[in-house]
Amino acid sequence: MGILKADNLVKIYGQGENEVKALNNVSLEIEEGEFVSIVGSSGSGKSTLLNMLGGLDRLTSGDIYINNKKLGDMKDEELTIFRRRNIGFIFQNYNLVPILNVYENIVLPIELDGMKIDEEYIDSIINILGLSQKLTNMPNNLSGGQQQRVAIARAIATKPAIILADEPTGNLDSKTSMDVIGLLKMTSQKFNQTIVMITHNEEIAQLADRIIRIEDGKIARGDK
Ligand SMILES: Nc1ncnc2c1ncn2[C@@H]1O[C@H](COP(=O)(O)OP(=O)(O)OP(=O)(O)O)[C@@H](O)[C@H]1O
Repeated sequence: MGILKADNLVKIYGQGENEVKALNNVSLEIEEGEFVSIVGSSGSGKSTLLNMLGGLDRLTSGDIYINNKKLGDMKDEELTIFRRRNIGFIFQNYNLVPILNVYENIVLPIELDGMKIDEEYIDSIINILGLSQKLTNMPNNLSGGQQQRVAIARAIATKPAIILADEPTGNLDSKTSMDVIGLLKMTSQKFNQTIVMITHNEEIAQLADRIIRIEDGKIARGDK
């Protein structure tokens, strides 16, 4: 079984005439170390799918397994801890903590979890992402591309099995986007991490091993 498996996912928002079926029977399987892009038009259900895969919201029906663990069986607190230890999130708006410097932002999820910092691993991420000269900078003194590289470092700091990225290059110019995703791909290959990334950008999508297309809450085509 792949590291991530989704069986017949259905997510309905609202009720009665306001009902929206955002996911309509989505099934997929992703292998360890795979880099998958999710593309589709606005409102097709991409963010809903990513939020479900990351255990950020509950399904209407269906099952998600990460490392053979069924997310739906976990109580909220258990799910929070599971998420922190197994999933790294990267968002369009970076979501860095403004009062912490670059290094403090990167190690924050490790400290929140009360775990020991693996300095060698953190150093190697910092070097690959080209952040070693920026560790004491505050986020608002960095460019968008630099902030997103910090967000990537933070997402992989806990050595998560899976990285989920929702439009990570949405605020970046095209050259910076290709550079940032190239670095994300390089680090994930080095540490055998799995990436699922939503993007509107076809060129960025093509950097993945596989492209999944979503249309009206369904998978349209699974392969490049
Ligand atoms: N919290 C919510 N409550 C009600 N409807 C929602 C909610 N979140 C999403 N939807 C609806 O579900 C559908 C899928 O939305 P979703 O955000 O997953 O699409 P998307 O493909 O990520 O879109 P975009 O590319 O614009 O971000 C849309 O019709 C949207 O309006």
